[in-house]
Amino acid sequence: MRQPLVAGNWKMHGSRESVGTLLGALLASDIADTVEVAVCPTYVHLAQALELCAGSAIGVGAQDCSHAEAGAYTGEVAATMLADLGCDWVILGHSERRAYHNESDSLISAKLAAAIEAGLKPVLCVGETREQREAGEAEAVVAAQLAGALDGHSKLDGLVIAYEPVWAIGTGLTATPEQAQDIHAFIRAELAGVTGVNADATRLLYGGSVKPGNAGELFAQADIDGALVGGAALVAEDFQAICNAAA
Ligand SMILES: O=C[C@H](O)COP(=O)(O)O
Repeated sequence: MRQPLVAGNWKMHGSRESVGTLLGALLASDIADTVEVAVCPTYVHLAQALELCAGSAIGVGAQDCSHAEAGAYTGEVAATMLADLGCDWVILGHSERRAYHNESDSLISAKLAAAIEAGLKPVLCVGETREQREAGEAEAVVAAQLAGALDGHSKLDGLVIAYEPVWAIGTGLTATPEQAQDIHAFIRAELAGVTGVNADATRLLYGGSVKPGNAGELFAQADIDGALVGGAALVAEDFQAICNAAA
């Protein structure tokens, strides 16, 4: 039995005031305890989020981490620093990192190793572009991203995979429940062949324009165990509704 997980990726949004307001509303809201919930603010808002969420059921994560442990890496933040701060989670390989920061699968693999070594729970993002889907390459792209990030690791306990079709991110276009389920089932089958992964126990999240109105039908699919939510995670009542749809 996989516990549902809903994580909010706040991307590059927020101020001290809005983080306080959003988390205040979420902490006061009624979210079922059968769903695991996490929020991922910017680096600069992590300490505030951790302080506000301390003692609550809401976990806190970062949106990225460095592949390196320490040293002359200007602008980078090490996984060990995030763990030391108290973070639970880290998102890795988000398509925006792949597209705007040229992150390769091998770099993401190194970040994954650093995150696991630091004791963080990684949410590894995979997903195809619209052109790749239209060319019938969605499964091949996802398989290559999984292999590129996961091959060679021996400790992958607790790994979470987020399937985020790039064409559905922030566009209002959501994969149909059937499209999402097909790829999620494919990912689970691929994971069965990866050393160190218990495919049946691995939580697979869907991401891409998840809203209160479509969350229920997505979560009803056999291999969709929750969501990585962008825009709707910035609206407390929408995020609460999505969490409760997963419960
Ligand atoms: O990490 C989250 C995804 O990029 C989804 O973003 P979105 O819900 O705004 O489409």
